[in-house]
Amino acid sequence: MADELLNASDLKEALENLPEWQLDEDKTGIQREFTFADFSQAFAFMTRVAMLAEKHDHHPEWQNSWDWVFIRLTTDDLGGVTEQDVDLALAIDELLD
Ligand SMILES: C[C@H](O)[C@H](O)[C@H]1CNC2=NC(N)=NC(=O)C2=N1
Repeated sequence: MADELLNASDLKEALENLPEWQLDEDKTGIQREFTFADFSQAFAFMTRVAMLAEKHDHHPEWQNSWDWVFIRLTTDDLGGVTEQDVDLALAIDELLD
């Protein structure tokens, strides 16, 4: 469980390691879009992300439309971005390596 919200400089530093992710409009989450070859590839990815979320005990807000997946990560308990969001985003990016 993350104990604190990241400050602006922590956020900036974290996002340097997450070049495909953006801070959302109100700076309470980080988000990224993914496009796959087809629905089954997108859903396979979502299944793997779901397993990661359970392992991290930290869960995404997400949308899927056919080959497209949108993921937003925020720490609901604190209403903003914490290290847990960053850690999960890094783990999600590793799925694509
Ligand atoms: C008790 C349990 O650890 C919490 O409810 C976890 C579960 N998954 C979570 N996921 C997200 N995104 N934010 C949270 O605050 C959160 N809290």
